[in-house]
Amino acid sequence: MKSCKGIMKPVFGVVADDLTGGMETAAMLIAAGIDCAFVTDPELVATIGDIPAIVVAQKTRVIPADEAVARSGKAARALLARGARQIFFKYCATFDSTDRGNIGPVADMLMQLTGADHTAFCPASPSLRRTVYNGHLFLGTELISDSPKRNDPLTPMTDPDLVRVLQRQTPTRVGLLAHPSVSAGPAHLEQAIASATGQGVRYFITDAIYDRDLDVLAELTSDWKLMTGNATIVQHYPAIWKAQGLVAPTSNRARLPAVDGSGVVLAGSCAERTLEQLAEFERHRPVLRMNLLAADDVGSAVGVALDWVRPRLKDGPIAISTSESPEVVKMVQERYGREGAAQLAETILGRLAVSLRGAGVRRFVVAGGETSGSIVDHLGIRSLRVGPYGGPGIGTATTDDADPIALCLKSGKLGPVDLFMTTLKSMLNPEDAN
Ligand SMILES: Nc1ncnc2c1ncn2[C@@H]1O[C@H](COP(=O)(O)OP(=O)(O)O)[C@@H](O)[C@H]1O
Ligand SMILES: O=C(O)[C@@H](O)C(=O)COP(=O)(O)O
Repeated sequence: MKSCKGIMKPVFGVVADDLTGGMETAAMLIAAGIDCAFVTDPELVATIGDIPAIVVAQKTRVIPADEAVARSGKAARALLARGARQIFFKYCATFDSTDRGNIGPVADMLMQLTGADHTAFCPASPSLRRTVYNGHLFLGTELISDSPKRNDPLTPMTDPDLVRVLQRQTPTRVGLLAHPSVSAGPAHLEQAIASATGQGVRYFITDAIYDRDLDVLAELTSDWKLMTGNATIVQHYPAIWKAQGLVAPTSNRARLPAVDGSGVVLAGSCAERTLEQLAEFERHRPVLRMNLLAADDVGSAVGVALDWVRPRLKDGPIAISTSESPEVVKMVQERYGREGAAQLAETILGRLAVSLRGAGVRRFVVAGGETSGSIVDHLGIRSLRVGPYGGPGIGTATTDDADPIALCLKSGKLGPVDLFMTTLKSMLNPEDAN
């Protein structure tokens, strides 16, 4: 790899719109033998040593679009200043966004910043059965608009046509790279893109049903100035970089230190999978289910929760959750507003995390992307050492200090049902898990 004044240029600079997905991306790269730094503060990018990949993950998915543009722009500028050869804008496999953004507005800004002529949008994750066909996003056999994602507390996905969804977020013309073109390979796709860009299209939703489709799309886009999508396509780049001699052919898999101390689960995700994981955890250890309808004062809600936690923590891990069914979430949102409810839950869990750390908790599993953003912010963490990806939802990290804490930031929708207990255990001895 080329050096600039002794500093190695990163091959890959990731701007992630939440922390769970950003950590998943870093963990996937690390598992593929690519050293990858993970920060939540763009200002730290300039201080990172020689490394082929850097992820800047911020809580920008549902904040006002102009703020998301400003914060993502700061991250991208920092990565470009380090000489990043490609900026990858990472968002969710379920294209979590609203008509106000933030995928479109952030992409518009990144196009300008990188000088890209066009880019593609590849949310598909075939192994998790998140596929795109004729521009329509499916979860398993269901269109996303028929799936539980229609009830997401913050980004309900009620339109499955991603060309339409993205077009509502941007003045840039959106087109489709349909499956027959993807199947035909990179050369055919280049022709399709040339013809569409001639007609003014600059954004391409990409169909992808199989992993081999992602191989084709990775080959097509590996040298683009700007690419966007879910973490899954990122897994297809390292082999290309290695073949091109951009990164060393082998690298050590990062090992995380063992972390002792009490363990807790903090869950703010209301996804079905998180509710199942809480139910499974509760078969072994207690779960405090907080009722937000009775908790409009953050301070006293945190106090009540801490009184509940203290006598139980010495006996093993516990979980605290604000997670509810779609029916209850609707009632909570009617009372506080959509954003007010999110703010309330996130502040309670964030402040609890700080008090729990003070009470000796060192192992945290956090369920939910927005929730993770809030907790990491409250804990004042700006960078993490990420371990290798262990499968969907199974990414862990530690702080890099004398008294480290271990964190698993789990996407609401992902992970095996027993993830909470097994991950907390694995933090005690990460060598066994890796
Ligand atoms: N009981 C509740 N009622 C309404 N909103 C809630 C409730 N509990 C949590 N939330 C909010 O729902 C959102 C869930 O999003 P997130 O944490 O990203 O989870 P996921 O990964 O499942 O999308 C958060 O903003 C959280 O604060
Ligand atoms: O694509 C995914 O599911 C993840 O990478 C992701 O972005 C998770 O977002 P949340 O489900 O909101 O945690």
